[in-house]
Amino acid sequence: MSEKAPLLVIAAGGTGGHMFPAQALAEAMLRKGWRVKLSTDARGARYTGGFPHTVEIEQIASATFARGGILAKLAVIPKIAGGVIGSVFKMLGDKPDVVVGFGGYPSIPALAAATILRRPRMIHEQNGVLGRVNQVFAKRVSGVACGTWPTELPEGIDTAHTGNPVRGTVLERAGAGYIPPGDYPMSLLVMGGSQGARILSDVVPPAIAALPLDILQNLRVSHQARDEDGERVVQFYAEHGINADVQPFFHDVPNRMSEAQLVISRAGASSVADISVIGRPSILVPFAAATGDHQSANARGLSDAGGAIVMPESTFTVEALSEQLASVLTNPDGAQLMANAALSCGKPDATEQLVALVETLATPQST
Ligand SMILES: CC(=O)N[C@H]1[C@@H](OP(=O)(O)OP(=O)(O)OC[C@H]2O[C@@H](n3ccc(=O)[nH]c3=O)[C@H](O)[C@@H]2O)O[C@H](CO)[C@@H](O)[C@@H]1O
Repeated sequence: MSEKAPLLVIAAGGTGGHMFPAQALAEAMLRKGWRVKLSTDARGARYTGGFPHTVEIEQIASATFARGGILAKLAVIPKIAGGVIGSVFKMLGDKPDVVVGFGGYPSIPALAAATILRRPRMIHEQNGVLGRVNQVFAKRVSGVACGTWPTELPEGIDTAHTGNPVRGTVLERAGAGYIPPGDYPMSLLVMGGSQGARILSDVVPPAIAALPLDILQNLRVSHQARDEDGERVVQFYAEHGINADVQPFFHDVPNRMSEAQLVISRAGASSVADISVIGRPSILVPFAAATGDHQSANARGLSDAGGAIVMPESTFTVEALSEQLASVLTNPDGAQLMANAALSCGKPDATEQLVALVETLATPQST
């Protein structure tokens, strides 16, 4: 009998939103003694720095139907077909025990190869609406795990609500004590997802500047701004005497979030999961152009529970935001209730639930 450790292939790509949950599962399976391979493209590879070094990275050619005209879309087909053929050959040798797709175009080759070779396979959908790739595979896998509840699904699909795995550094701050706003130094965290968001750089700084002076003088702002917006955001805060740290990406978000009295954020799946697991009041601005308006779906659970204020882009003005900021920052009891409500939506055991699903799939009868 071979003593070789079982092999998990994780297929994910594109943005941090797909990669961070994939990283959480990779770390947990390694701890269980599994071998882990990650199949991703060049964009996804930018987020692999945090993956344990023992995870083998298989970089595949980038290909997405989402951009360009009809010719560009047609040119993608041979690239994807090449990726699938390459994955089939790799899997014939590797014989993975389980393949898990986390969405994004780079997950196509490994999931398609697993389907062709009938390897045990499942998908995890982070958002409240199935992404394009997961829509294709939902009926061709043995399990669909959902990060957001409820998630809109095609009929006849059996799902498990696992929640979205969050990073270990987020879990370390799960339910960290909340200090409601008051007459002392307070922190605001402004973040636009793994790639930042221009609208937050346009609206948030002037909305903060319009706050009453007694609040303003106590505020410290951490503001994630895209590279191209960074300079003007830094300049605005400086001109208005606002204590602000502006960076294109904060590597210590869990720390900053746990210290924050309020978070202003896009409603990407992982951001919502981080906010819920740490338990902080938030103002969420769903990305209006997200496929199927999935960011509104992501924010719904948190706002229905009373943990978040949702401001659609159409109503996200300087005046409206300033009013909402003041309403939270001058109401410590209300802010504490929001923090508690957010925490009640958190699924800190999401990774363990996914691990259990992977182990069930790996049982001998599934091959
Ligand atoms: C614009 C877009 O299409 N966004 C999608 C993308 O989100 P995207 O990857 O941008 O955003 P997510 O909210 O899912 O994840 C962002 C992650 O990055 C972290 N973070 C953010 C800023 C920062 O400075 N430092 C940092 O660590 C957040 O805490 C979070 O953990 O994939 C998600 C998951 O499929 C979707 O829900 C989003 O709709």
